Amino acid sequence: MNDIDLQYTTPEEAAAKAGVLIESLPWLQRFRDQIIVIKYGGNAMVSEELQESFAQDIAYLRFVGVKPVVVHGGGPQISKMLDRLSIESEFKGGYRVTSTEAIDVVRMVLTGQINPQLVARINAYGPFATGLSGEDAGLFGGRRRGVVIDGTEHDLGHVGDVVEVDPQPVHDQLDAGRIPVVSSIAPDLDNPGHSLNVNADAAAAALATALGATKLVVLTDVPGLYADWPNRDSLVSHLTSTDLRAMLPKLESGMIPKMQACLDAVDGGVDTAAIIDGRQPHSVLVEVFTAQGIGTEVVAG
Ligand SMILES: Nc1ncnc2c1ncn2[C@@H]1O[C@H](COP(=O)(O)OP(=O)(O)O)[C@@H](O)[C@H]1O
Ligand SMILES: CC(=O)N[C@@H](CCC(=O)OP(=O)(O)O)C(=O)O
Repeated sequence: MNDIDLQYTTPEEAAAKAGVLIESLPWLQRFRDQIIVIKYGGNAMVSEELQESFAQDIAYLRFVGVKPVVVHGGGPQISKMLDRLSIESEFKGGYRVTSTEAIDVVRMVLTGQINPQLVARINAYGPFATGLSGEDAGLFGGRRRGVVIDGTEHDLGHVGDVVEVDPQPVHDQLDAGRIPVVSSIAPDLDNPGHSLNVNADAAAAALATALGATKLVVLTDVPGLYADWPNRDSLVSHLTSTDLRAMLPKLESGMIPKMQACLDAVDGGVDTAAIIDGRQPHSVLVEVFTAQGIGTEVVAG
């Protein structure tokens, strides 16, 4: 636990701080006891500072009575480890082609490395976080998928969609006051004993829907969705599921699974799904507790 900083504050500074705190009151009321699923991508973990501010945000949510659930990826970290082990990997349509050799590395990095690191960081603020893999206690069930590029179907190897979710293991942890931290690996329902590499955005959306979450927040490495990528003046701050459905076929690879995940979550009953810039320290708190939020917000309609 960090020491409490007792610095002198002028009355003006104190009033400004109170203003910031009171702005969060309606959001504290709205989200108290609600489940918020936060997808933490590998690009938002690239520095100690970002990991630390993320862990603080998640602990903060828990302390103010929100029920945060973290689903994490780790794409860049998986790529680095595959590289070190001289195992080739390429992306097709935003998904990693995952060989039999590669799936073991994907699981090792996600469930064996990133998951416990994240749990440890959050637990520096209180004994709340507990690690789960999508393979634990029937949480996820997966089926292999390919990808269609320019009308041609491509095989992706051990890559799948989450087709079944049993949210009970996560509810059990939430009921015990814990913060579940979930790695995006699923058992292959058609090949018992084998695992599938699932896109972490899609896993987060499936879990948010099954849990009846109020909000899905997806951290990435851009400020949000650009309508006319890469034109930096085209950032979309708010859109409906109907707008998003119309935009999806025109999107480029990295954004496709992400925006599809937002659409699936909102279609599945989650009130809002937001894409935010995980490179900004404390972006989760700003998104949840301020009126404007940041990034791109998708709502039903
Ligand atoms: N319309 C768009 N708006 C924003 N980013 C886009 C868009 N189209 C493609 N991108 C790319 O998608 C990337 C995010 O996807 P990805 O790299 O898979 O993220 P993550 O690793 O966070 O899951 C951005 O860095 C950007 O380069
Ligand atoms: C099938 C597929 O592509 N899986 C991803 C899983 C990790 C992930 O999604 O990580 P980010 O959230 O950091 O992108 C991968 O192997 O990179």
